[in-house]
Amino acid sequence: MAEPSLVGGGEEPEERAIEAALRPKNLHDFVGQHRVRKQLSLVLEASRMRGRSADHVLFSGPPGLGKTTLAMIVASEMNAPLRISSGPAIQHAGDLAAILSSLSEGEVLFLDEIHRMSRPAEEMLYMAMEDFRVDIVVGKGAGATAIPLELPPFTLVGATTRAGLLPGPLRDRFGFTGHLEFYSVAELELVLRRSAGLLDLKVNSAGFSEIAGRSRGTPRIANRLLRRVRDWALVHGIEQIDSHSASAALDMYEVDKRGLDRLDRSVLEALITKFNGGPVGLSTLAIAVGEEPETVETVAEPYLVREGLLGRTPRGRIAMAPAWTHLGYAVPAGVFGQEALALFAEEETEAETADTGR
Ligand SMILES: Nc1ncnc2c1ncn2[C@@H]1O[C@H](COP(=O)(O)OP(=O)(O)OP(=O)(O)O)[C@@H](O)[C@H]1O
Ligand SMILES: [Mg+2]
Repeated sequence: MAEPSLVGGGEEPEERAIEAALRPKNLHDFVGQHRVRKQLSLVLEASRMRGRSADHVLFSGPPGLGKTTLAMIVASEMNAPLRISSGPAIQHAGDLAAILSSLSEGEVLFLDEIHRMSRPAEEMLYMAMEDFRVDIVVGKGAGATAIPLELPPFTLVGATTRAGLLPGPLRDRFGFTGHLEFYSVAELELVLRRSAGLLDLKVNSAGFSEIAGRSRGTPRIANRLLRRVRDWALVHGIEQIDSHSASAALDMYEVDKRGLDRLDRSVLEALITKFNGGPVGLSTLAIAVGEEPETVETVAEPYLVREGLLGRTPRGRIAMAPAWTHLGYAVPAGVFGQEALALFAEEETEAETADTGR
């Protein structure tokens, strides 16, 4: 893969430490997502009044929108200890049994990327969620026996970027599911204000809106861009960040006004200049930009599709009219017919998804 992108995923330890420092600790500080916040707060309030552990909760949505943050908030709002693990870390049912059997009463168990758990572990989890009980299998083959083990009441908080990949029985066992949506520019400005306060940074309103507008509806990206602007301001001896400095800094990092980075733009540029706007197959397009097809498909495409810049037709990828305009080209007449095809294809996949519940 190419060098890490400012708007792509960030897995570096330093990045995680800073993220942790900027994470809101309670529902009150959590910006936006009004619907989810209201519903969740009711769920938590009711269980506090009943003096019981809260119902199991699932958070779903694209990366960086606040799933982990909300999981931690559930524990802190319930005044409960928090245990953290993840789907990929639980390969055997035994791994899960070890975690479950060591939970204390009322504890919150956070399972990140819950869609990536192994099948046997998943089945054990069904029973644990519903009956607060697991069967521990001892021995092998004909001599194997299942020893039932009672669990203390606990709250499972699951997070997934792919709610569609969760098997129905697992999804049904959550008492509440919160779908996180992309944030508006105004909400991202609030996220940035809060972060700037914590980082002791002076930014004026125009500066905040400049950064928010380039953040792809995602708080994680907003915070990351803010830190890059901070570096830029420090080096240039700027005390208060305004729209000019924010814009100069982000231009330097090649994050444009719409939040597109170099990869996004080179995908669109290739589509337009090398394939006359498409349609062109994913692998051919990937070769043209010198990337793996997987990178183009998972890193660049979701945002480009969401922004109506790139379309997926049965015959391949196409550049939509706004992509031509954004890159400074005149929109050729044929584009609109292509666009209709792409919109139709997306609708079809959506209808299929709705049918299968995936
Ligand atoms: N509503 C919000 N208000 C303020 N800050 C937020 C909000 N949502 C997310 N953030 C910030 O964005 C960063 C990323 O959020 P978080 O780690 O919760 O995302 P996630 O949904 O778990 O992402 P992933 O799918 O990659 O695990 C956090 O450091 C947090 O500071
Ligand atoms: Mg997370």
